Amino acid sequence: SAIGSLAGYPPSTLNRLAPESGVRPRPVVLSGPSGAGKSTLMKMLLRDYDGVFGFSVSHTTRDPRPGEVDGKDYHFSNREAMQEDIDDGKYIENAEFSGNLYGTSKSSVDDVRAKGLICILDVEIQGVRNIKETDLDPIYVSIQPPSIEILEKRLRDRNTETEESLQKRLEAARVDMELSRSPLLSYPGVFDVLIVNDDLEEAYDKLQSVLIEEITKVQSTKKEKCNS
Ligand SMILES: Nc1nc2c(ncn2[C@@H]2O[C@H](COP(=O)(O)OP(=O)(O)O)[C@@H](O)[C@H]2O)c(=O)[nH]1
Ligand SMILES: Nc1ncnc2c1ncn2[C@@H]1O[C@H](COP(=O)(O)OP(=O)(O)O)[C@@H](O)[C@H]1O
Repeated sequence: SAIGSLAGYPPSTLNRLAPESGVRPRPVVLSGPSGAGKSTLMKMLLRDYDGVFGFSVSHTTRDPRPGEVDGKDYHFSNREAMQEDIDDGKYIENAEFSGNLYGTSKSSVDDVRAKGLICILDVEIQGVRNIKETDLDPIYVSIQPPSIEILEKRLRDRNTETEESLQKRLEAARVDMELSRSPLLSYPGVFDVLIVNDDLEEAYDKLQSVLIEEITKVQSTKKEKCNS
């Protein structure tokens, strides 16, 4: 399967190559509707696997939410500055979502990858399509809510959106859910795996099992470094 193969190397070869010759873990793309639980699941990975994952911090033109930290959750920017850097080729991908511009700069991914960490990208569906055109070769994971009703409740309870931005998110969610459930268009065509986030612990278990090969790669590389 797409998940099972390590860029075509049999495990024995990998062990000989790692870590000196720089066999790097594959990045992970988390996509799916706003409110599906991507940030929650990602924070669980960062909490439980110290020194294994790194988050690719995106740029956005949307306002920070209470508690969000510039440079950690996002690089909060403005349209002019972002557009200039996009025109200069500094971004891997960018997209419009709910009236704001979002994008992944090359340096945000390079910074994480240079540390040998599994780079996590949280991007909407247009970003997924654009990343497909690059040589990043990530594992593509779609996080889905159990239903649109449950998604709406979670988004309302999160208490981060105005009625307008909530409606825009729900509209985008309907499109995303439709796409991700369409076998030819999406799974296994676009996503390597689709996780329905109903029970959080179950969803997290599934996510860990999808990533276990990459996690092991980083952990064994670190061990070898300590012993050498
Ligand atoms: N294409 C793309 N989408 C992004 C990027 N960063 C975040 N997003 C997506 O933008 C959407 C809105 O994100 P955000 O405003 O943080 O709202 P939330 O997902 O409801 O927490 C989500 O679907 C994210 O996955 C990015 O760099 N590129
Ligand atoms: N399995 C779950 N059951 C109940 N609530 C959840 C679950 N997963 C996430 N949530 C809550 O739903 C809201 C949206 O999750 P979040 O991680 O912010 O989504 P996303 O990053 O995909 O926009 C948050 O308030 C979060 O605490």
